[in-house]
Amino acid sequence: MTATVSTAGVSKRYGAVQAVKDVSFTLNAGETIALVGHNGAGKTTLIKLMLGLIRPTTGTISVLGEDPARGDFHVRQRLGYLPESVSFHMALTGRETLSFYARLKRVTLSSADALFERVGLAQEAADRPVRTYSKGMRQRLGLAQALLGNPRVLLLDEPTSGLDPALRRNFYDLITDLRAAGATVLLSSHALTELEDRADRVIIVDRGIKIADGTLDELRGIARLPTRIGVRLADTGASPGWTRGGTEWKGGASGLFEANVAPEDKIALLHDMTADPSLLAALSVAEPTLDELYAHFLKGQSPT
Ligand SMILES: Nc1ncnc2c1ncn2[C@@H]1O[C@H](COP(=O)(O)OP(=O)(O)OP(=O)(O)O)[C@@H](O)[C@H]1O
Repeated sequence: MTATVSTAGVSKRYGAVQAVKDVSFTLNAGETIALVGHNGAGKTTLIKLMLGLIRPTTGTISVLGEDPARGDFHVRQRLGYLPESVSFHMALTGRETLSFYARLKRVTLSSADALFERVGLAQEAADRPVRTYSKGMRQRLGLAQALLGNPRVLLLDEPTSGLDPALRRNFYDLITDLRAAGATVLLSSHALTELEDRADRVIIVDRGIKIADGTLDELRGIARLPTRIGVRLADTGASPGWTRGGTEWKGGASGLFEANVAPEDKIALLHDMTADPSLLAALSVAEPTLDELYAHFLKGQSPT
């Protein structure tokens, strides 16, 4: 794996506020990473540090091999950023806005139309002033701006807020293409459910500290939260008799029984349950969600 971004022991203090504390991580090419945490956890500060907009109080950051705070132009050209709240000049058209940012970034805007199409902004909208845009359209223009110059690292702060479900899907399709092309995409978001299937890796921050970092499966392995198994029996009058690992079945009113099963008992229990498939009318297995993992890791932090 090729590292594109790395932070080592990075801390950032704003006066009395310790916004980021001793954070180290590496982001790789072709990786989509979710950066999650409560309001004020330090996500935007970390993004600003990676952009080189602010300097760490202590620690070092490298983006595409350079210190981003040095402002190396070649690094800036290959770095895309979508801020949490995009604000553009209302009198400019979408096309003029993109040209303006393309000039700032010193990239040639050879194919603005293709970029508009890529973010799902209709051609007729491209030549209208931004003040006529809906929030979702502004968000898409923001994304087009972030994609200028074909960035190798994209830092997106709350990118799907303001997008309807169809546009969200369109957005994640775009992320899939960028990942396939080898870009590093960091998404800072509160939308845990939609990130679940989309991020290769999750970094959880709490009060400036990185408290978890791994793939969903790795985080599940560390958290060791139970798997929820649901079963409907073919004989509607019967109750499940499988008790591997002390399994306790609950429910039954509508014929559905559920049990929380420890990770070490899961496979053996499922083996027992499926030994005679004719006993089963339906079977479901739900692994801990990102929401549950997030709550678990935050609970592990002692209150200040
Ligand atoms: N320029 C600043 N001056 C002083 N304190 C700041 C500054 N910027 C951020 N902070 C503080 O640093 C902490 C981390 O803020 P940050 O904006 O990085 O959090 P966040 O995780 O992005 O939050 P949100 O999800 O609300 O955007 C907060 O306590 C915030 O009040």
